[in-house]
Amino acid sequence: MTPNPAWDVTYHVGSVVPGGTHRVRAVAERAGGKGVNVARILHSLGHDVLVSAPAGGVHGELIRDDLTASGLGHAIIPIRGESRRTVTAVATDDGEATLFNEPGPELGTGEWAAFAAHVVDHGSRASAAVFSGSLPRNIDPHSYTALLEQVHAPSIVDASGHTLESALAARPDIVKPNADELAELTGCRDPLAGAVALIERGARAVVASLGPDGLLAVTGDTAYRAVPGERVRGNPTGAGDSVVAALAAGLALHEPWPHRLREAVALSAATVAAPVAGEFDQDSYRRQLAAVHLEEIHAPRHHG
Ligand SMILES: O=P(O)(O)OC[C@H]1O[C@](O)(CO)[C@@H](O)[C@H]1O
Repeated sequence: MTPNPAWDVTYHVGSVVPGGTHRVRAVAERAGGKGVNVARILHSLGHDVLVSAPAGGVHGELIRDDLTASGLGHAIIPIRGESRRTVTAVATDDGEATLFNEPGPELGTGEWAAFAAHVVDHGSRASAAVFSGSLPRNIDPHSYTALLEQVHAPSIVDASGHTLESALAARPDIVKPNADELAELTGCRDPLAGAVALIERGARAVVASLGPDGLLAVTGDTAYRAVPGERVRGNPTGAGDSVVAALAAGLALHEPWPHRLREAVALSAATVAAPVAGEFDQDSYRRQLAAVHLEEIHAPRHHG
């Protein structure tokens, strides 16, 4: 589910200079938001997906039409507000991505209720339910936690700040913060200590994405580090969404953790090699899968 979907615009430029004028070399536009990207990756891997999102206005129409054209199962809950855009400027010279994420529309009480009812109904019939991306700005994180509690399916949460903090109370099966989100929430700069802190607060497993350094997973009874075999340059936007996609597939199919993490690192690196979020480079994926370095580190001590 993508509670705040976006019409994603990606600009490819030479470099990004604050205060400068940028000549755009290539533009890509498509339906986005974290959950949509997760669904695209899963769909490319041959899994059945259903995108649930509230959307409206001109961008809402674009999002719906693009999901249909992409062959992604979807249920768009209509809203009165105008759905947002997000703009990513990818600097081809250094592979840095600069993001401008609009806040998106507020949702009426009835609109959120209709969306929540849809998610509870369809989510509970899924083999894995993914809760990804930011909330509409007027939605209380506790409503999100209530929603998570009502969906009876293995669950993954990719959110930040108060939304992630509140979601822990629903005991999600996996949470996927990045290093900054983990540090912001726990005050721990060490990702292992941060991940253990999230387990103590309710997560059943934590997979922290550490950019080019790969993943750190604390699975409840043990911990792993998974590092890509080779560094990739390109567009890092959406790399975290590919981690979530791999974890969702592994959760749905009851794959063992080492398999899930190898897939997640390879897909994530192969997404950096693709021009836009929600896609991955097939050759890079195959090469990376054979080269992931996975290490079991130790069973961290935690209570609960
Ligand atoms: O919901 P947010 O946290 O604002 O993230 C949305 C953005 O993140 C991305 O999914 C990349 O992860 C973009 O496609 C963009 O839509």
